[in-house]
Amino acid sequence: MTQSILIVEDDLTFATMLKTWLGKKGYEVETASTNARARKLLTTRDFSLILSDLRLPDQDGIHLLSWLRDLQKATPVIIMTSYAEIQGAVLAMKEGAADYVSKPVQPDELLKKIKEAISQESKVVATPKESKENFATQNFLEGESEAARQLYNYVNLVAPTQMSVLINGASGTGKEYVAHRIHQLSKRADKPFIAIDCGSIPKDLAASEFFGHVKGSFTGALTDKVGAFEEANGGTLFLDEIGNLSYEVQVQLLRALQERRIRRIGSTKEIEVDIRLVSATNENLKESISKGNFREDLYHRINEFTLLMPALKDRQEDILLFANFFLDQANRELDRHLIGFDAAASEAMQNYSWPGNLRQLKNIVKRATLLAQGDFISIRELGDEILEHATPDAQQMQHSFVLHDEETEKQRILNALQQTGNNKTKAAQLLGVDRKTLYNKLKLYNIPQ
Ligand SMILES: Nc1ncnc2c1ncn2[C@@H]1O[C@H](COP(=O)(O)OP(=O)(O)OP(=O)(O)O)[C@@H](O)[C@H]1O
Repeated sequence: MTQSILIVEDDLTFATMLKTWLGKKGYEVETASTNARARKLLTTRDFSLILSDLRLPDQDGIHLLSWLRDLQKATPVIIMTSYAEIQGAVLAMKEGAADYVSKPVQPDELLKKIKEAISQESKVVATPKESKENFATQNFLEGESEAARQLYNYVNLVAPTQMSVLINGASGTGKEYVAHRIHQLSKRADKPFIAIDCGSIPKDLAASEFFGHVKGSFTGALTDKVGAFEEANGGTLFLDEIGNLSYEVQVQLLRALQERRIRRIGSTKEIEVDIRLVSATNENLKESISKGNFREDLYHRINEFTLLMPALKDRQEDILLFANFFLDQANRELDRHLIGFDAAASEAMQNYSWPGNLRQLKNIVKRATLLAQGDFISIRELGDEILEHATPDAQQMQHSFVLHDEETEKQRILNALQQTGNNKTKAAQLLGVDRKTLYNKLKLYNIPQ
């Protein structure tokens, strides 16, 4: 199950940055900029963890803690403070905070604390086998198209080996998911899977991200830091957007991969590491090599096997499978009970080009699940972009209100009337038709007015 985090922070730039970063780490994240907004969100849903600034425009984080305690909510809270507010952090711990981190926040330290706080809270530790099963059946879909069949043929072949895999494909095609899948199907499945987004690390911090550093080795190195190579030891290291690494870091990376040993920045001690490397890119690395931006020797090292991710438009047969799969997920997340997509919506989705691939489909389905008023998602809820690309027939169908069979249509009308206490205007709104159409249908089905 995806874990959810509520960030309570009035510095919006910092909150957005944290949200993006935690999203990349697999968490579902919401933000609130005031204590009041956070409380409102907390009354509508539960979160696995709250990450709150100590100082907020309305009330401080301590108030949030006592409010949670009064409601007997056990959601763990991590408080973020500046060094000057350390007394506040101590008070927060006394008030029941699970932990605190000082600003500027060290990403590694924060992630470790988040994981600890959530795992202490849930106390249910999945065995590796269970989590493998979970990943396979609940969150992952292979698809049935020829392109999917070929892809997973290769995935199944390469996963149990030690080969370095380069996953090439456009944004949102599921590269990180496939990397995870390779890990899950390998002998390293019960060891760590560490993902690094090479596109988002500042150039001068990249080496420290990979290899770690010792305290004081450069300005800002306030504590010892374990790098991704060490963290992934025994498991899989996933380097996303590998084409974005600077030339110097490429050299260091190549050396580490060849020698299977690393040194933390500022340390002389060599540490042996055993990692399986999976990388991903949406660039043409051969072109980058010819332009002198990517080292050819590194390319061969990371690319013992290439997987090409098909674009969603090239796996037509999978579009509706994924749409329904994402609908199930969205139903669970939003506590809705939609049955499916109506005929026009299904047709429009199959005709659309999906430039943002699976990610775009997932987002659109989630939004539509939230907006849908009947039992089925209609083309209207899929948004203008898809409507514009729909065939004239499908566009027509969205106005016609004819469902697949009359019995279903009659039942929908009766349900809508019941839900709205027989209010025709509201029932028509709920059904997404105008009042005149509703009256015609009432006559057609002999429904008493
Ligand atoms: N096989 C799959 N089964 C279920 N969901 C998937 C699958 N592949 C991708 N998704 C969904 O699509 C979203 C995008 O996938 P992912 O992040 O792996 O794409 P990506 O190619 O790595 O994108 P980017 O290049 O932008 O990082 C994921 O958040 C996931 O929810």
